[in-house]
This record gives sequence, C-alpha cells and structure tokens, in this order.
Amino acid sequence: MLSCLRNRFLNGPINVSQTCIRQLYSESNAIPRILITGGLGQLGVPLAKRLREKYGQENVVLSDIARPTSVLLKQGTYRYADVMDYKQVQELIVNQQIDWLIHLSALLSAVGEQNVPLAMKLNIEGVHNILDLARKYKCKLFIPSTIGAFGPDSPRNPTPDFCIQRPRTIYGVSKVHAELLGEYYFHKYNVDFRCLRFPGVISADTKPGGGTTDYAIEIFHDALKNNSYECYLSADTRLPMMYIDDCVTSIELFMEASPEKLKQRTYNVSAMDFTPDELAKAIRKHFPKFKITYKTDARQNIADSWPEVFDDQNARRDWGWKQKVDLDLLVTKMFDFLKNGKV
Ligand SMILES: NC(=O)C1=CN([C@@H]2O[C@H](COP(=O)(O)OP(=O)(O)OC[C@H]3O[C@@H](n4cnc5c(N)ncnc54)[C@H](O)[C@@H]3O)[C@@H](O)[C@H]2O)C=CC1
Ligand SMILES: CC(=O)[C@H](N)C(=O)O
Repeated sequence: MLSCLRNRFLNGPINVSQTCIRQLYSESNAIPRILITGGLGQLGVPLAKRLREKYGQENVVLSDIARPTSVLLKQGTYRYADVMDYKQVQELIVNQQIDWLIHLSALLSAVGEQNVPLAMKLNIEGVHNILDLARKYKCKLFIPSTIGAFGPDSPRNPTPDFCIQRPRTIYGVSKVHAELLGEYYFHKYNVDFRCLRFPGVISADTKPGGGTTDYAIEIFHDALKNNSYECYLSADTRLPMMYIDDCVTSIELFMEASPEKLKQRTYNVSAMDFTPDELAKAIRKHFPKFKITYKTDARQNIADSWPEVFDDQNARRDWGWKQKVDLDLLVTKMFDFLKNGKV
C-alpha cells in the first residue's frame, strides 16, 4: 500500500487529504511534473500559481534567467536555466523528471524589433532546443503563439485559424516558425505539441514584457496615479484582448484535453476586442474625469498589421473554450487589484 495511506492508517482515522491524493496520483504517474520556462514573466507567475494549486506545489518547477523575488522562491522550486543553453534545460528535465514542458521564454513584439539578433536566438534557437528535448524525453509540450503570427495580408476582422500568415515582425515570424515546427514534430515524431494563439493578455500583478498590447495594462496604472494616460496607439486601433485568469484557464483546459478532441494542434483563443477609446470609456465608469490623449509611435505600425477580431470558434467547439471576463469586468478586476491588492 502507498506510504501516505499507511502513515494515515497508523496515525488515526483515514482522512485522505489533498497531499495524500496528489501522492497517490504521482506514485501512479498520473500527476504531471511540469516545467515552465520563462516562468518569471507575465504569464508564468500566475500560471504556476494555478498549476501548483491543482497538481501540488512540488510538481511545478519554474525556470528563467531572471532573479526571483523571495516571495516567489517560497512558492515552489525555481531553477536558473537559459533556454538557449541546451544542456542546462536538459539537466533540469532529467533531474526534475519533467512530463510537461510549458515553454514561455520569448522576446515580445516591441522589444523584439529593438533587438532582432536576440529575438532570433531566443525565439527560434530556444524553440529548437525545447522541441528536441520534448522529443527526446517524450514530454507533452505547450508553446504559446500570438495574434502577432498574422500580418497585413491576413483577414483582420475576423481572423480565422487557417489563413495566410505573413507577419512583418521578427516576433511574428518566430511564432509562425514555432507553430509549423511544432506541428512537424507532432506528425513526424509524435511529440504531443499544443499551441494557443493568444491576444493581448492583461494582468495587474506582473509587469508586461514589452509588447504592442501593453497600453491596455499601463492605462490602469496611470489612471490611478494621474487620472490620465498618453496612449501610443490611435483611438480607433482595435485589438483582441484577454484577462490573465482566462488565459491561464485556457492553457489548463487545453493541456488536459484528451487528444481525440484536438482536430488541430494550433488554435486561436480570444475573449474580447476593444479600441483605446472604448477602454477609456469603460474606465470613465469608475473615474469620470479620466482623460486619454494620443501620441502614436512605432508600435502603431505593428498593431495596424494585426487582427482586430479573433475567430476562436474551433477552440470553443473542440475542447470547450469559453472566457469569463468581458471588458467591464476586466476594468473592475484591474482596479480592484491595483487598489486593494486582490481581485
Ligand atoms: N503577454 C501577452 O500578451 C502574450 C504573450 N504570449 C506569449 O506567451 C509567452 C509568455 O509571455 P509573457 O509572460 O508575457 O512574456 P514576459 O516577457 O513577461 O516573460 C518572458 C520571460 O522569459 C524570460 N527569458 C528571457 N530570456 C530567457 C532565456 N534566454 N532563457 C530563459 N528565459 C528567458 C524572461 O526573463 C521573462 O521572465 C511568450 O512566448 C509570448 O510570446 C503570446 C501572446 C500574448
Ligand atoms: C499580443 C502579444 O503577443 C504581446 N502582448 C505583444 O504585444 O507582443
């Protein structure tokens, strides 16, 4: 009999706790051991929190090249690993007995344009390392893609899963590369590769990493501080967006979906779409005197080539994707968090 049950039996009446259930699962290999690369970023921190609640703190390992805060260190295992260094990640997968690889390390769209050589190394060579390691150690693999994987030649309203993809940023090119190579590894080597194309992800407790959609986060901080915001996109720039909790839920649902449900390996997911003007109007329901001004920069060109409305009907049909947070709820949650430190 398993050790945890034996101990419980000897120590009194059997009350099978969460820890005990997790131990039972992990001894029978049903609970995955998960590695999140780029785990200290905007998506990694909340994703780790959710997966640790679900699968146990001990079964989710974060890696990154950044320095974790002491609070994060207390939440579970953290290891330094540069995804451009094959052996560092290999050692981690072997020593930590990893089953699921969630590969989040990347340079986002705006910062990618400022450092193309680094974006190519990290977003392309990093993906090569991860794909090969997933093949070698038979890991289930998740790599996120983005609305940025589409370009000016794609239909923009709505943008379906399958259409022409000719992105004009190194970020977008690297993400199309990841989508295609991941699908190739699935067909050729049977790697259980899964990929979601995310819209702009909005969260209050972690900083965005330098994307084109970051305005939709900065605006809340400036609204609270100054009751005004100068936006680098024009008033009518429509982009698809999603609240972080929905983003994390989509990863959780998708990774757990049985393979028969998946009719494709890369899916669009979305929750809402809005323009800076519409977001400002929603903010005015909380702060009636909130002012927005506009001074566009290079990010406008990027946004103008991206989808306005994302068609995610295949994800909804195949594995039950459904968002919970719309624009008004998003605004309420962001202010609740920023004012009170909670949602
Ligand atoms: N945040 C968003 O709106 C969206 C994000 N995504 C994708 O989700 C993933 C995660 O995005 P975010 O968390 O927002 O990015 P982020 O920029 O907040 O986090 C990326 C992390 O990667 C780490 N990193 C950088 N170089 C590394 C290296 N050599 N080795 C290991 N780690 C390294 C960084 O330190 C950082 O913590 C990315 O692949 C991104 O393309 C996709 C669509 C939307
Ligand atoms: C939508 C994304 O992929 C990201 N937020 C970016 O703007 O680069």
